Amino acid sequence: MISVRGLSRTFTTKTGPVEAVKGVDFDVHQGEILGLLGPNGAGKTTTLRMISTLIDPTSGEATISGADLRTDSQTVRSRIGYVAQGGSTNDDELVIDELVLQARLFGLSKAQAVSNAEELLATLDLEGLGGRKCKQLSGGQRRRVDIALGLIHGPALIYLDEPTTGLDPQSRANLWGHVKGLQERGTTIVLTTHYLDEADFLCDRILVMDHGEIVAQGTPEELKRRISGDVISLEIDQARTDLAIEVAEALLEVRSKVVELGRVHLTVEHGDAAVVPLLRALDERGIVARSLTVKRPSLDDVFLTVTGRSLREGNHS
Ligand SMILES: Nc1ncnc2c1ncn2[C@@H]1O[C@H](COP(=O)(O)OP(=O)(O)OP(=O)(O)O)[C@@H](O)[C@H]1O
Repeated sequence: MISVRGLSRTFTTKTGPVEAVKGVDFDVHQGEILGLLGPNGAGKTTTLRMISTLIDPTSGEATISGADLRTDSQTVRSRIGYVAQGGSTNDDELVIDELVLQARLFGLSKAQAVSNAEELLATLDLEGLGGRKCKQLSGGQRRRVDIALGLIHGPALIYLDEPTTGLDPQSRANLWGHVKGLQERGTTIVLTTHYLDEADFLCDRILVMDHGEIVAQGTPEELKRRISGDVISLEIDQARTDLAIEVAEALLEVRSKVVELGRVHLTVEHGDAAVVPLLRALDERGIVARSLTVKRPSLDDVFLTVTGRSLREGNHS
């Protein structure tokens, strides 16, 4: 669906050039949800804006839905929907008018525009709200109207730039459901986010970006497993923690170990599979585990591993 090679963008500013995106390569397959994850300033929006023809790349090339980004930008535009970070709706306009106008701008007939608008209002759980002014909608409803605007001309590919930023937890969860629903109806989705839980829940694959580069990529599971392993936490008698580690290391490839107040945290490759043999080996040495948990590393652990800093710190700075 998308093939990107060596795409880069340098902005010229008064204080000198800013290399926002530094020659990224990636593909997006039909029907998948691909996430661009990274802190503020990582280059996510610039990447999206390039592959939607809103800004020209400084170098590199891309094919989007079969059309060449540089030589056939008109076709690219007709085949994608772009939902920007900021709302695209006007406060005092009626929802239905916004949708129909957008469809007409894409060249649809009046009848087709109204039909598409009504179908999207139903799909996105906005039925009955077409006659409201945009300012009379909740944050979540308004964001869904933004998405409807991006889909009004029937593109098979849609870009969502931080779809849930600014929404309350309930509206976020609701929107996630709608994004999954679009995928089930066959839409390919590229989204940017700096929410780890969002990327984890929604995306089939994730590109982790930092300072204009892709620093890691894979499915959420692959990323978490490849980079961080699983963490097994055992609660045992404080005097026996050293022996417990010895037993674990004889049995498993322990990547890292932390001991704190009668708890031993062991990072291993396949935590789930390691639990039973580990408990058996501990038992044979007379060590009783009072509790045991296996925790999958979070995407934040992944980000920390590949960039040396936390995604949350990145957001604050
Ligand atoms: N029009 C512009 N002129 C100059 N610099 C820009 C411009 N747009 C973006 N940049 C810079 O390019 C870098 C990447 O910005 P970009 O908006 O792509 O990041 P992002 O990962 O989308 O961040 P956010 O999560 O905050 O949206 C930043 O350093 C930003 O300041």
